Amino acid sequence: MKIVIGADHAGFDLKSELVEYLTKKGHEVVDYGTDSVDRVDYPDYARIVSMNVASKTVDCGILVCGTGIGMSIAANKVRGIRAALVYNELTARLAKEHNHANVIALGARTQSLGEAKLIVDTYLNAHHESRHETRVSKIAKLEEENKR
Ligand SMILES: O=C(CO)[C@H](O)[C@H](O)[C@H](O)COP(=O)(O)O
Repeated sequence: MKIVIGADHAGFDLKSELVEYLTKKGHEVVDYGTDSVDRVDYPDYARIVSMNVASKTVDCGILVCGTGIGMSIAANKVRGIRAALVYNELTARLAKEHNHANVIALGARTQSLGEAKLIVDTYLNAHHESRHETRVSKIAKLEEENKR
């Protein structure tokens, strides 16, 4: 799969581990930074990753910050993005099956590396369930209604 990934300073270490892990598994991973633990602002990374996912040139996006909360809030401001804060195997699987999430957000201060790997694998291996199509379409409709 082609995956775009980004993190702030709090997520830098976990993001670097995930890039290595996913690359070794044969995925094409495009890393949009950050590239150190120097303080940065998570919306900048949510923006670039989400813009790529919204352009439909990649399969999905992964965002990492301290909790995953800020990244998920920011990513969901980009049209076409369904970002899910996932924190275990169940939420990772259901984010794909039920919500058709195209971005997942992880918390580096709330998950271990082992948990994060399991979460990412679960999300990548899951599939959209078509019975949720109507609900997901209604999310897109909400975006249209709120266009400025
Ligand atoms: O978790 C986060 C947002 O939801 C981000 O990592 C924040 O930027 C984090 O809270 C940063 O905290 P810090 O004390 O500035 O490192």
